Amino acid sequence: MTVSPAASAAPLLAARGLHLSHGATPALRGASLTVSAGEAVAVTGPSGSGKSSLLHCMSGILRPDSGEVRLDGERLDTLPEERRSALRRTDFGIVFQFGQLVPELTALDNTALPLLLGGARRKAAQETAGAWLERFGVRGQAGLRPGEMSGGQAQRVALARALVTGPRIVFADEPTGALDSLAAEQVMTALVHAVRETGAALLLVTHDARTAAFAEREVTVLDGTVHDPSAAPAAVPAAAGAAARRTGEDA
Ligand SMILES: Nc1ncnc2c1ncn2[C@@H]1O[C@H](COP(=O)(O)OP(=O)(O)OP(=O)(O)O)[C@@H](O)[C@H]1O
Repeated sequence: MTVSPAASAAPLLAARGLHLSHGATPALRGASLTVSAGEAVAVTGPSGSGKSSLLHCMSGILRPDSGEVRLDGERLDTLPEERRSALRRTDFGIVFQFGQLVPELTALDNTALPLLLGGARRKAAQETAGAWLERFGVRGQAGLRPGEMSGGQAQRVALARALVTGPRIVFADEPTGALDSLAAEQVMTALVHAVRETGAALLLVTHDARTAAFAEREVTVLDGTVHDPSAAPAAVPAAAGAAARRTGEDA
């Protein structure tokens, strides 16, 4: 995607006033969040608070009922599904809790898949995929299918697949949720190194404080709205809130 000079001043990704219901169940009630280029943001909150719904709307998987999502200042949520899906392939990398690798494909073919879907030639796609598996320490598992790997290995293959196209933002929904603490630490370390090296932003949904600590900024979702301690005067300690009131910042 080309970025016009005017658009480059906007955050990489911005959600504003998102509302979403799953049938009769409200999941988002005016959720807003911005992610800057290269920034790692953790989204925490209790079960059912709306974290995954927020990630799904911001990644264009779901269309919110109202509100807007902008990528580089351009509306993402109003694009037809075909364009959103193309953007997900080129600009976004997505990792879920259970990897969601294709069970019939080897680790190498799973990792090469986004490149092949984007029109790359098989040999070139497999070379790039192999380099990413190497980077995540699972080159030795290249010929194995997901069912033949440990959870941590499969999740590192899922990370390789998410990063193989050089995305500008990686969405990770509970990427360590199914792993023991050692594997979780290894996966998060690999993920954070990869996004820092490539300059990709990271939007990380997790209920685990240790996983969230890998991000630079943490926001909390409660009852479908986002609470950002770095932005909301009401969420800062009383003394700081009083100082803000003296300067009229929270009027
Ligand atoms: N497909 C669905 N159908 C019906 N209700 C849903 C669906 N997905 C989510 N919900 C409901 O929407 C609300 C928000 O769910 P969401 O998965 O976004 O929360 P979450 O914070 O990610 O939860 P968890 O941490 O348990 O994964 C919850 O009340 C949930 O039950």
